[in-house]
Amino acid sequence: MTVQPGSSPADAYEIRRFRAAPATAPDFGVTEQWIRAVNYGFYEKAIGEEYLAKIAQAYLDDDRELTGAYETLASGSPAFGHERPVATFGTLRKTLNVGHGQLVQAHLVTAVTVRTDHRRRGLLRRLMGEDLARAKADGVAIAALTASEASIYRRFGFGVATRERRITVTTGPQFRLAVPTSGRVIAAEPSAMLDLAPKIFARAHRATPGSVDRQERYRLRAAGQWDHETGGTDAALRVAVHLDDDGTADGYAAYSFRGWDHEPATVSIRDLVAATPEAYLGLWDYLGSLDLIRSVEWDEAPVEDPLAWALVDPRAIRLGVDTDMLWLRILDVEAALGARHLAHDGELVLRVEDPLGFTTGTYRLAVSAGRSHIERLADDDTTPGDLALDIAELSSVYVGGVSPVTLAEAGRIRAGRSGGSARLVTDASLTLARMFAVERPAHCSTHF
Ligand SMILES: CC(=O)SCCNC(=O)CCNC(=O)[C@H](O)C(C)(C)COP(=O)(O)OP(=O)(O)OC[C@H]1O[C@@H](n2cnc3c(N)ncnc32)[C@H](O)[C@@H]1OP(=O)(O)O
Repeated sequence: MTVQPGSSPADAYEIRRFRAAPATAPDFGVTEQWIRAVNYGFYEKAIGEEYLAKIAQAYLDDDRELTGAYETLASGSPAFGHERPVATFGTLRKTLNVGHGQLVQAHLVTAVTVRTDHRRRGLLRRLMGEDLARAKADGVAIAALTASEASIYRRFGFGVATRERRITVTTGPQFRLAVPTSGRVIAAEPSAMLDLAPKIFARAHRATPGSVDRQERYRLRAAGQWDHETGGTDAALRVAVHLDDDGTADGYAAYSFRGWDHEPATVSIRDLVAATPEAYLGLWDYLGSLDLIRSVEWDEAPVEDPLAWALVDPRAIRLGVDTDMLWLRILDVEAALGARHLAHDGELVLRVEDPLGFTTGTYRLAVSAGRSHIERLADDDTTPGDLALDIAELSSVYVGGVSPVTLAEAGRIRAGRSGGSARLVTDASLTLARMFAVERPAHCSTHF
């Protein structure tokens, strides 16, 4: 049978789900072909045996589930053979900080590719629909991803929950903090990060709403043992560690020099993790005073950046593009909202629409004396709604990364009953914003 472009007969693809095998296992070929398909899908260079083995081991450490769509024998003789999936879809479970120090298990979706000669036949839709249904059946209340393009995932109920920003900081004489820093910063051997990076990150994770726990790859990268191109040693990496007044490591910056051909002399931050505001400013004070360096660039700065307010000359920091970072997708409204602290007393009735049907319904949120009760109303319940919104919007506001008032002004949050005035929508959105307020600006520094 031949598969026509634009069509996807049910028997054209077989969906297989499995865990990675280590490179020493007899069935490693299945894992290898899956990894090669991901690399192909993201236009990466073909990689060697050692790098493959390392990726497989990291997948094992993270307990990733690998899903592949394989052409069935009925579809003739495919390019790269029947063992190479034409679509890949990876998942792993990590905690998400939902505010006020609460960590909730999230279902992370990653490595989504559909090979060009099989695109737009509904493979992504099928894999996503089946996968989210399985995660919900497992009792996971929220899914998450970071997106290659912002136009793909809203149709599956995902909304942007945090953003990040590219910054360039002029160093040298123009760089000066208006406030004294505490503790001290030391240069460290990158290998020290094997032990330190997860410990420091764990503290930062607990302190930051919107943070997602990290994959093994981050630890190896901070330790200079995972060069993106080769998977081998990252010879350019430098590491600085912030120690608090008691000498405990509470922040690190991993960075590299762009080379003498680059004007002005520039250092790029690969990763910067601070468990405290003091560590954050201390690390910046260090980076801002590197001899011979005139500029520090960072692609993953928080949008609400204390550095911008701590500088004597605020124009020493140039704010570049600000892009969507973490996308969230609530799978179970009662469980997701029940898992987080709602910070403001009040009562609201929300009408939620869900393009995949998982959460469509009407919910009452009641918060009294700091205790919250979330209840899904019966389908024939006629309680008037305060707000109507899609699950993507409820997911966007979930960790406090955007105000519901802003989404109401964007027309994404609407009146929950016919004839509801704009004033009522603003008031109810403000109540929702207060309920969902978090203790610090939401930020996610984990790409997956
Ligand atoms: C979480 C991550 O891993 S992000 C990485 C995503 N992967 C990439 O960017 C790699 C390159 N791109 C691809 O591999 C593929 O084009 C994919 C995975 C984005 C899409 O796969 P496909 O199988 O072609 O998608 P599918 O046919 O199921 O389309 C589902 C819907 O998404 C839409 N869609 C698919 N890709 C895109 C896109 N890039 N931009 C906008 N809409 C898109 C389709 O039009 C379709 O819409 P509809 O059903 O609402 O009418």
